[in-house]
Amino acid sequence: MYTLTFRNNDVMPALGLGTWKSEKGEVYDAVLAALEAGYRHLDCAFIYGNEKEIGEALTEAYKRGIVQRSDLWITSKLWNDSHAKGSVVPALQQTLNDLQTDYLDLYLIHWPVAHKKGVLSTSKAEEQIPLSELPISETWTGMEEAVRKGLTKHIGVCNFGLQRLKDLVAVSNIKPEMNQVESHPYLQQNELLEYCKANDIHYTGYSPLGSPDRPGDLRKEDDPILLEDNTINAIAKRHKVSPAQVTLAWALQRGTSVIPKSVNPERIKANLKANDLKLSEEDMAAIKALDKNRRYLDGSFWFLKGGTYKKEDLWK
Ligand SMILES: NC(=O)C1=CN([C@@H]2O[C@H](COP(=O)(O)OP(=O)(O)OC[C@H]3O[C@@H](n4cnc5c(N)ncnc54)[C@H](OP(=O)(O)O)[C@@H]3O)[C@@H](O)[C@H]2O)C=CC1
Ligand SMILES: O=C1CO[C@H](CO)[C@@H](O)[C@@H]1O
Repeated sequence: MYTLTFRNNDVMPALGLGTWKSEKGEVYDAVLAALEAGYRHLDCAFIYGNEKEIGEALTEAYKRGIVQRSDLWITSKLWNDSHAKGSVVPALQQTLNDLQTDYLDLYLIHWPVAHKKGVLSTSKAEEQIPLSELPISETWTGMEEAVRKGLTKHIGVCNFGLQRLKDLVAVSNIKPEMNQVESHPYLQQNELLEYCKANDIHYTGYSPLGSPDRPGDLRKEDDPILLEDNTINAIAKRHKVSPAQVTLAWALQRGTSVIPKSVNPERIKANLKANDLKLSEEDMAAIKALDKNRRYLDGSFWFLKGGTYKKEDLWK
């Protein structure tokens, strides 16, 4: 099993279970199936609306003796309406209650975007707060407080581009230990990954299968279908594995964490087996050549008329 080691020597299993879009009626069984299959890393978020069901599944898994809390790596994320310094710890406490645990292994700022308190999704610019008014440095102070209180062992960010990550490193007391970003063969983010590796920041790739179940309003007509890619399918055929296992093994072999979502027990099991697939140097080179800087989640939902969040600087 691939692992990533944190600064205090805590070890994160590199492949975890994604839970966005895992519906309330199915996520309970999916988490139990994953834990039975050997997953020890779960990727959660308040905004996914299913942390209560995940908490119930975890409690059931402890009761059945499948795992103990200390065997697990649990990540969750701070939503955009709780960026004010005093809102971070209460938001985290809500997540801890829902997940039925006393601490997280990793807590991440979900987006470099702030909303007014209580606004979960925005349709008007007035519902957003510009970062000039509520800067990431203030939110980060709340994140550091969460570590000091023992509510999370590690903190980090999601959806940060290179410059934004460097800016945070420059102002933080506890340096970020993770950047979770969209990452797959069509969006490899090599420069960002190199910076992370050089600065002791881990990198998790989300939507590693191309997020085929993302909602319709996040789709574009010309979106390529990652798992139908010819090169990936040819490599899969050669190794007698699935295209999903190839993209996951590629992510593991380049030293990143990866969090495929599934609620299907067979795919849950098969995805974890990407840990056993060894891609050759030629395979890795062929996949490297597929990069086309193509985002499935381009953040355009934050670019509201009259608002301060703009395409040209969201990913900077
Ligand atoms: N920090 C952030 O801003 C973000 C974080 N994330 C995290 O990353 C996780 C993964 O990304 P996500 O966007 O969900 O998409 P993924 O790329 O993981 O794709 C999930 C889809 O692939 C299907 N699938 C799973 N396994 C296979 C397989 N072996 N073969 C074919 N299809 C398969 C799933 O269906 P089925 O369930 O039926 O198996 C589902 O439709 C999220 O769930 C979330 O935890 C995602 C987006 C943003
Ligand atoms: O994790 C995520 C899943 O989907 C959301 C969009 O509705 C994103 O905001 C987010 O990054």
